[in-house]
Amino acid sequence: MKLELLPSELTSAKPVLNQINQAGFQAYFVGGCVRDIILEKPIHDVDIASSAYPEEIKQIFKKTVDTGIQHGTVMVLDHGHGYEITTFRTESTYTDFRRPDQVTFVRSLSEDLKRRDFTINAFALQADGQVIDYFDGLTDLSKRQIRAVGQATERFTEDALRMMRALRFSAQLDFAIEDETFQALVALGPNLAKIAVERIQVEFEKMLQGIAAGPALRHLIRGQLLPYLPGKTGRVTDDYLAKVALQLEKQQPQTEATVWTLYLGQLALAKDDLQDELRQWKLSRNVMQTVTALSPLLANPEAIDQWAIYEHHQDFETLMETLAIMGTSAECLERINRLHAELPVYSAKELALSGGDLIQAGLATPGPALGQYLHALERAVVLGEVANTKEAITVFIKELADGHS
Ligand SMILES: Nc1ccn([C@@H]2O[C@H](COP(=O)(O)OP(=O)(O)OP(=O)(O)O)[C@@H](O)[C@H]2O)c(=O)n1
Repeated sequence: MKLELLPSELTSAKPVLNQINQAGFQAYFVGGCVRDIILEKPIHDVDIASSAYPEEIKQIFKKTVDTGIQHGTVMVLDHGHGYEITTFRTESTYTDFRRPDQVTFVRSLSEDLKRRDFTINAFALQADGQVIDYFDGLTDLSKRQIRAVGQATERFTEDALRMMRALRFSAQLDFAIEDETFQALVALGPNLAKIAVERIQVEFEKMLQGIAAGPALRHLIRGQLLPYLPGKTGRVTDDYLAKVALQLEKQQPQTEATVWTLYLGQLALAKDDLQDELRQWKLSRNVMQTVTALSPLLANPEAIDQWAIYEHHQDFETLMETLAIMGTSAECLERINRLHAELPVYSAKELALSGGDLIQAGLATPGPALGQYLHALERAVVLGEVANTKEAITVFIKELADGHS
């Protein structure tokens, strides 16, 4: 296969590949970018692989940065762009977050490609657009299937995360997982327990955002992988996963906050247990806060009132997206949307009188009582019981103070 038109990210890198060729070495575009170009999808990053060793790359180009030289990667700076060139290397084992532990540099392209995870990730693309496909990746693309390069058990033993990657790619591309690859995944599933949580989290999140997240979750159930994922055993069950799979079949979450709110927020866990589950997945503080805040609302969307909407105003989009994916009725969503649009204020800052104003007007004195007054006022304004005007607020606070005296 020869690609006539390369996207601009690749065309701009062509002089770099040509320069490496002129110095007597090979250089190709490799990895996910080639797969995505063939599939006519947007590309994320451009990976270049070469038969030149890092020191040789540094001799060819004037400006380079050692971005990952021990793994064979050097960044070449050319016309204001940085291009990462990685020397062809053979098999490696991964135990840390992203980088393989040991690499051996080689001069042969096929050696480099055969250590890659899936046939659709093992293409090489020449600067002239010629696709090199040693492992029938093009056939697998047309069959819409994920198939390991060579022996699936070997590829998954080298890096167990590849099992999650298989599910992730199947979800993103809406591809099946070829039988032998799936059997290896079932057999080696327990190895997932040894993988760093952060790496699993990234793949799992991408998987749940994929167009075929539902079928991918079902592969996960069928492959009996749940016990090896982060989280306490028993909180998420296969039945729960099946419910989420059905929900994801209708709509995909757009943000990471929605992914996790949907996945963990519906468990109806007590706050401490939910915190524990979120911590086990090593989620960011922001995501943890959002899931914790929204989780109690998901159990009964009909009961969501102005105050809840006001309190969770920052997470409103996540709330609406999650409720929609959960299949909440259109009427209920409309009602919540309307209440949100009609909120008299969206933060305490918008109240017509501030705490300072109340003190100045002699309506309150600094101290704990002021905090209580302000909270009561905020709630009364949000619920529409008191108009957000200086006059109405003055009356309300006077009444409160009288009641307390
Ligand atoms: N565990 C891994 C990770 C990566 N790779 C190889 O390294 C390439 C680049 O990896 P990465 O950037 O993680 O993924 P992409 O395939 O590029 O996919 P995406 O950019 O969508 O994450 C992959 O295509 C694959 O050839 C691999 O064989 N095994």
